[in-house]
Amino acid sequence: MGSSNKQPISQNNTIDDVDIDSKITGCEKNSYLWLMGLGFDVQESDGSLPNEKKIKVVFVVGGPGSGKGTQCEKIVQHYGYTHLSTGDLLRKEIKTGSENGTMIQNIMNEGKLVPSDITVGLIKKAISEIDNDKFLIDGFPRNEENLSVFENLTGIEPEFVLFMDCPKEEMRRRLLSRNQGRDDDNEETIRKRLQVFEDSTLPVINYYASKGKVRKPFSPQHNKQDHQTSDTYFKNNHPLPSEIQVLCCVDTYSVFIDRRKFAPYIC
Ligand SMILES: Nc1ncnc2c1ncn2[C@@H]1O[C@H](COP(=O)(O)OP(=O)(O)OP(=O)(O)O)[C@@H](O)[C@H]1O
Ligand SMILES: O=c1ccn([C@@H]2O[C@H](COP(=O)(O)O)[C@@H](O)[C@H]2O)c(=O)[nH]1
Repeated sequence: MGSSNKQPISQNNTIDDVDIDSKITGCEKNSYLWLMGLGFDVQESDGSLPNEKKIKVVFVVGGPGSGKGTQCEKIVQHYGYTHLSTGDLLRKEIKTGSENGTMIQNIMNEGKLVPSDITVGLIKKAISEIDNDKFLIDGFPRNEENLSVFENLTGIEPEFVLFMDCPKEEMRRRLLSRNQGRDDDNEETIRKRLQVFEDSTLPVINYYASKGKVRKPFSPQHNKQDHQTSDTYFKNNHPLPSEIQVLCCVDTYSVFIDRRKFAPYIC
């Protein structure tokens, strides 16, 4: 981008958009470059699907049986989101009897992951068919390939990532007593699904944690998952004014800096 198009620093700029030399002071420049250097998320995607509507996405991730679907059902009652369960989209695809259906069924029964182009294709189709601009995408991304295909095909960055952290034994116990008639809720497939979660999904969650995007609905007082904590993430997820910048995130806390006063604060 040429320098004539450069704009003042704001939350909507990337480093390339900002006329670093003439528009901001040395102090601001240093803090901005420092944030970029540390890999903090100082860029914002415009949340657009090519030629389509602008949308907001929250990814809801966690191991099998960690309570992702249950949590999403509660959130949609209050915050205007549409719940898109990727597992449900795949199960629907199986029922259509499409070419991919049998392949998806076999992969699910093995507890493995469906190729990303299929899953992302179904998510994109659902988003474009539903008249809403806010989506909870449940059970996605499951691996690094999912993440890169989603970013490449949609250009969307999640607002944040809700991580339903849950002990392995508890997930196993919940799945074995779920009673929804799912073919993959059996000892052998559950073992494989838990392994896929550890090997492929945890690295994606760690990637988002390094960008300060992970929120865990967990109450330290009661030492368990907690819907009220989850609520606060949705209540407080207003866009930051352009002068406020996230400096770093430690677990569920974030350190902000107010550019007007150069004063850090925590919340
Ligand atoms: N906080 C909780 N405490 C106890 N049981 C729970 C809790 N949350 C969900 N459950 C139960 O655990 C089971 C699994 O929950 P849910 O279907 O929401 O998990 P999930 O993460 O969406 O699973 P999957 O990835 O297999 O679709 C359900 O029977 C649900 O009722
Ligand atoms: O993004 C996804 C989501 C799901 N799968 C496959 O579906 C099953 C069941 O998913 P749930 O979220 O538990 O309903 C999962 O084990 C995978 O086989 C997928 O491949 N990609």
